Amino acid sequence: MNVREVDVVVIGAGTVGENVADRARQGGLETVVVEEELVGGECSYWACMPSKALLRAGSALRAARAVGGAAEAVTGELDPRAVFRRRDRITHHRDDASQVDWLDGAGIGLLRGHARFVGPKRLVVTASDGSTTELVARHAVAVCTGSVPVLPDVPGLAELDPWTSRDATSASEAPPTLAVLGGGVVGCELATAYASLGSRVTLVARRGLLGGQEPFAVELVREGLEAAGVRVLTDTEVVDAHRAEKNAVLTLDDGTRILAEQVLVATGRVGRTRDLGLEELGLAAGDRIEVDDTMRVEGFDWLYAVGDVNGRAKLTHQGKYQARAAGDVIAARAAGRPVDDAPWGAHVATADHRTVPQVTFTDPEVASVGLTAAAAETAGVNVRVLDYDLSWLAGATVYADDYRGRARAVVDVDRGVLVGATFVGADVGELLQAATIAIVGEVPLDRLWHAVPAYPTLNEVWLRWLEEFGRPGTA
Ligand SMILES: Cc1cc2nc3c(=O)[nH]c(=O)nc-3n(C[C@H](O)[C@H](O)[C@H](O)COP(=O)(O)OP(=O)(O)OC[C@H]3O[C@@H](n4cnc5c(N)ncnc54)[C@H](O)[C@@H]3O)c2cc1C
Ligand SMILES: NC(=O)c1ccc[n+]([C@@H]2O[C@H](COP(=O)([O-])OP(=O)(O)OC[C@H]3O[C@@H](n4cnc5c(N)ncnc54)[C@H](O)[C@@H]3O)[C@@H](O)[C@H]2O)c1
Repeated sequence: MNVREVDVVVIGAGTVGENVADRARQGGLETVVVEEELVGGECSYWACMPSKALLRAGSALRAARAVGGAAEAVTGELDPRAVFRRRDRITHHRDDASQVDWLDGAGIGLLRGHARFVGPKRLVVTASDGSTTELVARHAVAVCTGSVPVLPDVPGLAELDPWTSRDATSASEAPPTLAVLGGGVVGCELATAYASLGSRVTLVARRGLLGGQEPFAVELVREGLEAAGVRVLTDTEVVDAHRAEKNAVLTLDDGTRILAEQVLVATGRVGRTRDLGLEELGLAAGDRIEVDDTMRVEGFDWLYAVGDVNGRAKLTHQGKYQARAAGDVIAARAAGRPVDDAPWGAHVATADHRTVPQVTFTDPEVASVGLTAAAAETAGVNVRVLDYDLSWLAGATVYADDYRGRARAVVDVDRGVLVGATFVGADVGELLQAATIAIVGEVPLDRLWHAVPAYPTLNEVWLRWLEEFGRPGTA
């Protein structure tokens, strides 16, 4: 077997692995990434990019229809075939050549195949032709293997061969009827996408929708789904599944039966830890690999786990943030340079704990960062909630004829800073970064009075929040 020794081995060339490798390489380390499928990973080909491509045409059409004058120009319906073609362009027809060129240009080695630990710092990579290479890491191995969908243990469900998010994001036509299991982000976004593409969608959620979001956001998303024709069934679950001719028949716990030609399972994801040889290191394969804030696995001075596989925040931007810290700390430790691992230091992913931004691309969109009011109260914060109806803003009046949206700020009264924010409405994703900066920077509310939002934009919600909170030192 061919044996190769390098400074750093990164397992998985998803967005996260690419970024760990890039930072380690920039830190002067010889780095190789191992990838068994496509360089670019889930986000580029089967997750963020194709799902947002499938959603965008529907949201653009709704935006035009919501503006008098533009609405009159919309004389046709959405063209699903054109939407799928645009999705294919955006996902480069699942060809990773440009990402491979990028790796090459960055000076990062690529080994195609499946990696498995055979001992500390030692891996065997098996290529698709069966040939093997042993890789030995001088300094570090970063596991960036992502996550896989969970199939609930429902009798008959596996035999239906249901769609997972991969099938739903790579399909080339919309099924006439679609049952979506799971009311998380994947379930809500893909129900929205397929409803706009012409499917009759039923969404079944074991609990409510969008766990962890503010209740008002959940309510508005539910209303939006129902307005789009989605049948939303919450607090129930499928107890039996079988096929009867062309339809899948799903039986719920209250006896309700749902018939659908296609079933999408969106009931969560777990870290991809199986078939990695973790047991060779004394670790068990499980839902995720636990790490400290520098992404290092406890009990090891050379093993890191970054991105979805560590379960800290299964989001591309958060994984890339972890990757920058991990790649830099690997380089620092290899060179014997000081490690900056105090909270908010260069080598830690402190924001994972309480300051994770997320945009859910439903109709309406939900943009959130930090703690909800309930989470802040549970954390012992002296909370004040500031709510505002976005339709009252001049910016909303201009934006659309019947803008619907709300926003909530969660204030830590004792510290006089924001700890959470949620915006719901069309295009609110673009409002999120200001809130993230205010929370991460712990900007005092009295200073925010000097951060003047431009008129007439939706950002004026910041002024309304401040007015409601009151200005210190004034009557
Ligand atoms: C439908 C959907 C939509 C999403 N939309 C968004 C969004 O809009 N915004 C957002 O921030 N997040 C979104 N996410 C989450 C986002 O996709 C993930 O957080 C992100 O892709 C994780 O990146 P990663 O690099 O950790 O894992 P991955 O992208 O999964 O990369 C892991 C890579 O490792 C490779 N690999 C695994 N095991 C081995 C092995 N043993 N040997 C060699 N290679 C291996 C895999 O082939 C893969 O390429 C979405 C997820 C889904 C499912
Ligand atoms: N726009 C975005 O940022 C975006 C988009 C998609 C996915 N993601 C990320 O991908 C990850 C995975 O998303 P997800 O939606 O698959 O997982 P999730 O964990 O967010 O949601 C899964 C949902 O399925 C429900 N569920 C579990 N078992 C069930 C059953 N048997 N029947 C019915 N419902 C059941 C759960 O209660 C939960 O509401 C998330 O961490 C998410 O943040 C992000």
